[in-house]
Amino acid sequence: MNDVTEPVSASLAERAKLSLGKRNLIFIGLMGAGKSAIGRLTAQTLGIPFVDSDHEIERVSRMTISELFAAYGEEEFRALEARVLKRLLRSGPRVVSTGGGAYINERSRRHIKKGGLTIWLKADLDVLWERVNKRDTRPLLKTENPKQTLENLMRARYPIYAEADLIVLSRDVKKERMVEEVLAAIADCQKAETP
Ligand SMILES: Nc1ncnc2c1ncn2[C@@H]1O[C@H](COP(=O)(O)OP(=O)(O)OP(=O)(O)O)[C@@H](O)[C@H]1O
Ligand SMILES: O=C(O)C1=C[C@@H](O)[C@@H](O)[C@H](O)C1
Ligand SMILES: [Mg+2]
Repeated sequence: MNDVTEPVSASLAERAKLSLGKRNLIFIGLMGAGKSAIGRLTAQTLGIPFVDSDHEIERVSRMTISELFAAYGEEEFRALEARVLKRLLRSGPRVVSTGGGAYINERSRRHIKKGGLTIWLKADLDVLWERVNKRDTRPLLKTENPKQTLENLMRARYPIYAEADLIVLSRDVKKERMVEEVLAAIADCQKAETP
C-alpha cells in the first residue's frame, strides 16, 4: 500500500461534480461506517456544502441524540429526523450525512430517495465495532451486549441499505482513499439526473 497521502485528483473531483449535477449526495449506513467523517471530506473535495443530519437535529432541538431518545423515545426521534431530512434535502447540491437509522425509517427513506444520489458505506462488524466501542454516545448500543446488538442491526438493515444507488466498502484505509473511491463511484454512475 502507498503510505504517502496523495491529494485527490482534481480531474476526478471535477468528473464527480459534473455527474452529481444539482443532486445531493446522501451517505447512508450503520453507526461507525464513516458517514460523517467521509461525508465532510467528500464535500470539501467537491467544494460543495456539507450537513450532518444528526448534528442538525441536535442543533434545532438543543439536545443531544441521547437526551432526545431518553426524553421522547425512538419514535419521536424518527419523526423529527424525517422532518429535518426533508428540509435539508430540498435543494442541492450538497453532501448530507444521515444518522444510521434514517434510511431504515420509511418516511425518511422516501425523502432520501427523492433527495439525490444515495451512497452506502458498507463495513464489516469488526470495523464498525472497533470504531463505535470507543464512545457511548449511541443510545441504541446501550445494551448488555452492544457488539451483538450491532450484529443484529447489520442483519436487519443491510438488505435495506442495499437499495442505495452506490456502494463503497468502508474499511481502515486513509480517509482520502475512501473519498477517492466515493468520487470514482459518483463519476462512473449511470443513473440519470431527473428534473
Ligand atoms: N477510513 C477510516 N479509517 C479510520 N477511521 C475512520 C475511517 N472513517 C471513519 N473513521 C472514524 O470512525 C469513527 C466513526 O466515524 P463516523 O462518526 O464518521 O461514523 P458515522 O457513520 O457517521 O456514525 P453514526 O451513524 O453514529 O453517526 C470516527 O472516529 C471516524 O474518524
Ligand atoms: O443507527 C441508528 O439508529 C442511529 C445512529 C446515529 O447516527 C443516531 O442517529 C442515533 O444514535 C440512531
Ligand atoms: Mg455520523
